[in-house]
Amino acid sequence: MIQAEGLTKFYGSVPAIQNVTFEVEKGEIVGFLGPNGAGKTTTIRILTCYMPPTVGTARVGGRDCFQDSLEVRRMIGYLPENVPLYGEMTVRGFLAFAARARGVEARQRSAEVKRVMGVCGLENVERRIIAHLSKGYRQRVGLAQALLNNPPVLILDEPTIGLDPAQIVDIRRLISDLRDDHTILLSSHILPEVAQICRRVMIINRGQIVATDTPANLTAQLQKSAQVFLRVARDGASMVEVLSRLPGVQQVTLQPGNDGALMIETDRTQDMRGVIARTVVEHGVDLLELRSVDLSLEDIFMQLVTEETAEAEQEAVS
Ligand SMILES: Nc1ncnc2c1ncn2[C@@H]1O[C@H](COP(=O)(O)OP(=O)(O)OP(=O)(O)O)[C@@H](O)[C@H]1O
Repeated sequence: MIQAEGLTKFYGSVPAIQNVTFEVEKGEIVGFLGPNGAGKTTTIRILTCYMPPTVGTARVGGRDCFQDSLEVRRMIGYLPENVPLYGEMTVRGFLAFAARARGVEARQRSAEVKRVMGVCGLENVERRIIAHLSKGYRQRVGLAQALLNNPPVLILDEPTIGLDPAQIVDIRRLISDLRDDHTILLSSHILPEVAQICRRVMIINRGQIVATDTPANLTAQLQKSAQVFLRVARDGASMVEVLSRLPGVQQVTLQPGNDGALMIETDRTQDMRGVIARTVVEHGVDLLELRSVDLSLEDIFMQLVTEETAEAEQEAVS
């Protein structure tokens, strides 16, 4: 449904994105994740026909975003990072205006506005002036305007930015409810958000896609080592050397706090908890706690982003 092929965009001589290639299948909800400045908005602006790429092609529903931009715009509901709302208008007035701009036929306009207000829970505020609404409700209005004309594709750029925790839960729930009927690309720099809502995640860093997979597969594939947390009855320092000598152990670090806590990095292919437990006990030390530590998607993301940055810096030096 969405195809990006070799997208590159230069702002002057600076490449904002380079060779960005991905596909989003019909009915998929895909997270587009990356730190600030990674190139998410640039990619989205190309997909939403706001500007052409310097190189590459973008298609939505088989149509070229640059050459068939009118048709593409009709297929996309877009929630930009900063929703341009007319603050002095009422919710209903603004949505009626937006419906007209989106080409909803005059006789269907009222029903369509009612429909999107229903989906986004705006019926109680339909006569309120937009400027008087909370940020959460303004975001709902933004989402409602993206849903006008029931476009098959939704592109949502940082939909929860600037909202309070209750509003965030609200908007996430709304987006989750929409996924049955739409193909959704959700850009965010917040990992738990993407992991919660999306079945597939694309990670972009420094203008390039560095990984694409389900949150679970990304965690499994990219985890280079397994980690075991250990707490012993002594200060723990005595065990660092002993455990470091075990075959399969890559690194042992004493945790801050002087409470006998150690983190052990081991070969990913082996479960070393048994041998670690035996070793500790055989050395006459009481074992208080032992457990595997799963890397979160957040750790994976940090690992990817940091590795990429370090590699780029290395290249720049050599
Ligand atoms: N109009 C512009 N002119 C020059 N450089 C730009 C312009 N817009 C973006 N950039 C640069 O392009 C790179 C990618 O920016 P982009 O806004 O696409 O990232 P992003 O992932 O959306 O980040 P954020 O989450 O902060 O919005 C950044 O280095 C940014 O400074």
